[in-house]
Amino acid sequence: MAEIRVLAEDPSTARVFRRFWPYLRPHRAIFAAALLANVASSAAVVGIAPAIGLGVDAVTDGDERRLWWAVALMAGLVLARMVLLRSSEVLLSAAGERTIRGLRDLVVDRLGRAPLRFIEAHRTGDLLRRSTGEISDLTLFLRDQLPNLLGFGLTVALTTALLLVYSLLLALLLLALFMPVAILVVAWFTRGAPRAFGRQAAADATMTATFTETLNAHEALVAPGRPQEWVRRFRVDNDELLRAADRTIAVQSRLELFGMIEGLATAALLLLSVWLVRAGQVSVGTVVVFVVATRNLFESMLTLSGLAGQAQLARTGLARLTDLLDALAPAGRAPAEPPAGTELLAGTELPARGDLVADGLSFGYAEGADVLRDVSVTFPSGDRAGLVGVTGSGKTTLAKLLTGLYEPDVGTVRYGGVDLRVADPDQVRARIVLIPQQVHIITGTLAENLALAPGEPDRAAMERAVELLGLGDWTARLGGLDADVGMRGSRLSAGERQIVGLLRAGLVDPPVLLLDEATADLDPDAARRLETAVERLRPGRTLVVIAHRPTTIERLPRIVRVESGRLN
Ligand SMILES: Nc1ncnc2c1ncn2[C@@H]1O[C@H](COP(=O)(O)OP(=O)(O)OP(=O)(O)O)[C@@H](O)[C@H]1O
Repeated sequence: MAEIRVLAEDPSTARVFRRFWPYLRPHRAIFAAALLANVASSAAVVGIAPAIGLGVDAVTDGDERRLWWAVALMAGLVLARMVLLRSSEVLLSAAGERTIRGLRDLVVDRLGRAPLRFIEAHRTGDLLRRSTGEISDLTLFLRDQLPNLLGFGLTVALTTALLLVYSLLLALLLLALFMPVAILVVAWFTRGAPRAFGRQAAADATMTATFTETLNAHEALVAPGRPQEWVRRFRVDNDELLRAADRTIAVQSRLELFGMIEGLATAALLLLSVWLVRAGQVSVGTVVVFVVATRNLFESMLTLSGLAGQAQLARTGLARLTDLLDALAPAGRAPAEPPAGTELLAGTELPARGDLVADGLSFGYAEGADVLRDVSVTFPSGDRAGLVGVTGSGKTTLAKLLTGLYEPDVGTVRYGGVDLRVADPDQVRARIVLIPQQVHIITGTLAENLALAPGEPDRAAMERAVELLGLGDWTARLGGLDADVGMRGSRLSAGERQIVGLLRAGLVDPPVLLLDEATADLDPDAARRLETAVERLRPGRTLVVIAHRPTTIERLPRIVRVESGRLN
């Protein structure tokens, strides 16, 4: 378990925007321009109330010229607000879309390079939710909600400043009476929000994960006539999601208290204003400005409170996405404690040929439960050996360690004297190739499947590999390189899948080949083809076969036996 960091189901949202800033930094100029347009647009909105006040005072004073000025000012402010707000929205959308595109590329790139143990240790649906769903939520937030959040936030700040300038007495009354209540409401929301939204996001991911897994197990569930099991499994997670969503709604509704505060504030303000106008302390225009601005203030706060829920949702998603990106950041993947005496420079060149040596390997999938213990074995260059042992003894695990797919918890795997953990990963994949029991096949043609081999092989290289392995008649029968292999390779048998694996290995031309023989009973035809292909691929290479079939074991000159995680 040394090599990976397991993702938190509900990671902390503390300082998440700051942690996320490096991913936004490349587009900071557009974000800054959008922010400026937003500030100017909010200032224009806030300026409308004084313009109305100016007009009202002009009417009460009978000053027609001032009235026209006030009307022109109002029209100008409304127009400016429209243009500036639209510019801010367009700029934020542009910056947001660019950020998101970069993020999608980054997530796929990091997942593509992630250690195999990392992928195995997480549910596919959870990774799927983080790398697609959370990013889509973030897109929505950046494009639609962030402009409003900024706009209304600034409107609240500028309106408060305006009220203070117009009448200190009225403004202080408003602040003293209602600010503490408003702060209490926000604090109440903030206390419950991270947990409620975090729980909802985790429940959403669990539901996606269960759905994905159940979909993959469709055959196993439907074959014995138990499709209702699918519904049962899904319903448990769906119910939890409903409970989590109910809780989120309850927390969000705390913010609706702002509506009530607004009513009380306006009533109190009007009462005091009448008294102040009578006492000659303020003009009618000032009162109008106050009423309009207060309404503006509370409406903005109400909208802000709705947006705060969305922002919390985005924050939770962002925390889960940042957790994924951080866990897969290149620096976090350095070997925990490089063994003494090894070349420590990452990306060390591997020699073209060399012995493959496992030295004192121990490895476990879970803490304290080693699957392999103190395993040492050498496969000299050009060796031909079989790994045998009962099912579950650790053969496949050893093969994955020997190919660098897993990092050992203790001990080293060296090729040509270089520790695989510090070797250039591309070179490791080019030197040592494992053909697994279940070769992964993608939906598409045979050629598209072969193109997955490292090194971007072209058509001519594929035809050469088919020729080299003596598989011309097999590909011809299938329908050539452009033959459709069906949904996730449904047209291919277990043996034929391994033939595709061998063709991929032929394209890489590695000096070391490990073959995890398919345990499924192969039809004699597929078995013969596989054996011929392996023999043709073998000359000059080290070949290690995890052998299950007696005929294979008989033909191998050397046998290494794995028993309960040890060699003997
Ligand atoms: N990804 C995994 N996560 C957790 N445990 C695993 C994982 N893969 C294998 N194991 C466990 O490790 C042990 C060794 O498994 P491994 O697949 O290496 O055995 P094997 O000898 O290759 O078996 P087989 O001949 O059936 O392929 C088993 O107990 C298995 O349950």
